[in-house]
Amino acid sequence: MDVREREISDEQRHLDTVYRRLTEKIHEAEFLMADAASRVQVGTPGALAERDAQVFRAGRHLSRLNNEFEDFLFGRIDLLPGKDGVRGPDGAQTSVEPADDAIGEEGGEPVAEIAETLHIGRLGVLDAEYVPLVIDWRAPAAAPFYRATPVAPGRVVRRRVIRSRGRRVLGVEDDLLRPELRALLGGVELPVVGDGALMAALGRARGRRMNDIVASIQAEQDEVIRAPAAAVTEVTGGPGTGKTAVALHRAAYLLYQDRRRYAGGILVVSPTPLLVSYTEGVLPSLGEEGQVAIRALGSLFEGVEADAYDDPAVARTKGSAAMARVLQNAARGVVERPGAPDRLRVVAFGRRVELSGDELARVRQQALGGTAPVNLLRPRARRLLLDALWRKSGAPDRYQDPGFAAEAREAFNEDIADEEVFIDFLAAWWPEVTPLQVLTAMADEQRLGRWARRILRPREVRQVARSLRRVTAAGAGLSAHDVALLDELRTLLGTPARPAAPREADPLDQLTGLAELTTYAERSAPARDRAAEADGGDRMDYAHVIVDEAQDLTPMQWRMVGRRGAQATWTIVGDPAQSSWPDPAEATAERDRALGRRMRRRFELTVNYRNPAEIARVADGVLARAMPGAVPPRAVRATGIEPRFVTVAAAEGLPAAARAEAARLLAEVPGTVGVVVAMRQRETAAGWLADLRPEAGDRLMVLGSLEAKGLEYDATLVVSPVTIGDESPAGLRTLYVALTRATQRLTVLTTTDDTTVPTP
Ligand SMILES: Nc1ncnc2c1ncn2[C@@H]1O[C@H](COP(=O)(O)OP(=O)(O)OP(=O)(O)O)[C@@H](O)[C@H]1O
Repeated sequence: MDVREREISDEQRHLDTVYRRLTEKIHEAEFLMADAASRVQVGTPGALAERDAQVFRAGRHLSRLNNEFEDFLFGRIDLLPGKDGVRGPDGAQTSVEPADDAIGEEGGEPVAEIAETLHIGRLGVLDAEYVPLVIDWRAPAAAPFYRATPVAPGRVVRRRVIRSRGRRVLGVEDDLLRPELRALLGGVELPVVGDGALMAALGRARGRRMNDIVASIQAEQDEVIRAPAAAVTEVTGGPGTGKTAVALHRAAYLLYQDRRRYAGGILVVSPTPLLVSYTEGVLPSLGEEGQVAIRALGSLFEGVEADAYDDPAVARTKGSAAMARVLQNAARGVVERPGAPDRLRVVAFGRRVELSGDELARVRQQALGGTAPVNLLRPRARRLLLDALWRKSGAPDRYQDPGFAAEAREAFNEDIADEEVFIDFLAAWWPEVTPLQVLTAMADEQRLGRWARRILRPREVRQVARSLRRVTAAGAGLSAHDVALLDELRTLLGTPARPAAPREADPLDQLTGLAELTTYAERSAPARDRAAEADGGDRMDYAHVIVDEAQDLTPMQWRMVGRRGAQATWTIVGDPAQSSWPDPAEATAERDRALGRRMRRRFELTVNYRNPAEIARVADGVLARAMPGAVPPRAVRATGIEPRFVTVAAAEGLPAAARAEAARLLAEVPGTVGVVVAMRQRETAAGWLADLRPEAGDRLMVLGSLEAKGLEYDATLVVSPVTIGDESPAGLRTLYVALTRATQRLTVLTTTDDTTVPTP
């Protein structure tokens, strides 16, 4: 048996012990569940709370344990004795630095005994004697696994990444952090196997889902993941530096570190639905589900889903902060709508009283005074209508005595307010307006022109109105920019209070199904839910908000996201060099408003883990033109394969060449191939490649340049860079995004007149 096999079988033995212990814990959890369920008869609130909490804990435990993780156990560190020998709650020594006498000398050579071996995994497991079999990756004791470097090794002598599938250990990869040291474990010299886990992880083929990076988080990333949650954590870094991965691991870390607080919910805002589905497996793989909502910008408003794109000019107008003022006018202006009743006739005190169109308009203007949400103004409008009718009836002149007058007025009000004509009129004249109704009303260019006077230019009004004509009454045809407008409108319109829906009478009813479990305490404090219900079922008060690709949020989108994190702490990750928003200063102002005066802690990630150096070089050439002076991240690996440049004489040659190049890449890489084209060429390009589909299946994807945000493929084919670059004022930065998606191979397909991407 060689060293590698011996080390693998050592780790296999440990993994077997871990699984035996897990099986015991599953039985324990099942017993707890059965026991708690058998006490269902106990009905006092105290007993209920205790029972619920017990069921909750057992249920969560059980559902986690039953998950067969791909690699439940993935790491190990061998450590020198700690400075003070103090142990933490997980049984591991807490000191980061080694004891002064940890390293001795033998024959002029430094030598030391390993004092502690810790295995790191997705969940913590203790044996029956409370000795740690596995340390949770988020526990303080696991931090040296990620933080130790040869320059600052602390107590770590050897770091090992263990690759396993199900219950079988497949391989180990070691890094020696104190190579000068002869380290002994149980009297035997510590063996070293393999040449680094990071490179192995980076070279692996990409599929349709992002993998977690829990086994190979790097020190600069670990600092972000474990940064204290207070206030705002801002992370910048170029493409491929792991910003998305780090943000998701941070969500899992925060939940581990302060579950009570973050059970209030973590919102992860992602730019596109494609990126949401790409990343949504990461948190479950880290043992976290439920408390984290990953939502695309176009899905943040409950009940609608953006399914359309705005071209860059329209997006710019809709995204700009000026739009907030247009919406203010629209939300009030929409009350005055074509087809609304223009006359009110009632009978009061046996006489007919009538208000004309002009009189009604005056009442409307009076009711709309101030800034209160329009849908909450109906009671005021009703009162003012009654005032106007009272004056019009001539009755005030008939009463000299104020007491009589007041009495008569009350009788008058009662008389009219019960009249069906009046009730129907009020409902038609001051209906409750939905955000979608206002937005569709803005498709009328004339009305929008009135609301946008002195705010938007006539051309902008025309473009916005035209783009809104595709939106249906049911909410189809919305873009992600429209969704931010809906959200703003919801605030401007307000939601009238409704009688609360009857609440669950007996919390025990919810006991079926583990996923549904909550504690009694959580259910008996439903204030948060009520706030959410008042907002149409939408969650508005997250405990932590994570914004991915933050450079792309428009001012209006910052306002929308800001509303969901008024009390939250924040993590914001982004890269200005990849921004598709043309006016960064305006977006920054709204972002600052959303974050308020919270303290900010800034981090920068500097290493590109995605692109090989050969591809990064080509992208860097475009970056230098898109953002002169910007420093690109450093690529950590090279493949020796240069990107391929293919030029066709004219645009007519593109379809055949795209087909041939995509086929070539499909043959060259084992995983996914992304074909990136300008937004307006998406459908045409999908047609060009239809022939390849049956065989390539979901390995082949055609994307518009803006859809490529955050995604990655084994190979990328970028078609017609000049078209992508010319598509918007931020076109060159979008092209930079497209060129940085590949983990192995890149092909750039151009026409002869296209020199946007300089050949290196
Ligand atoms: N420490 C790591 N170990 C292994 N893989 C890593 C590590 N850090 C990042 N990666 C991988 O590098 C790739 C890029 O990561 P990610 O998508 O999070 O980068 P990003 O900074 O968000 O990129 P972009 O700005 O282009 O969207 C992913 O495949 C990720 O799994």
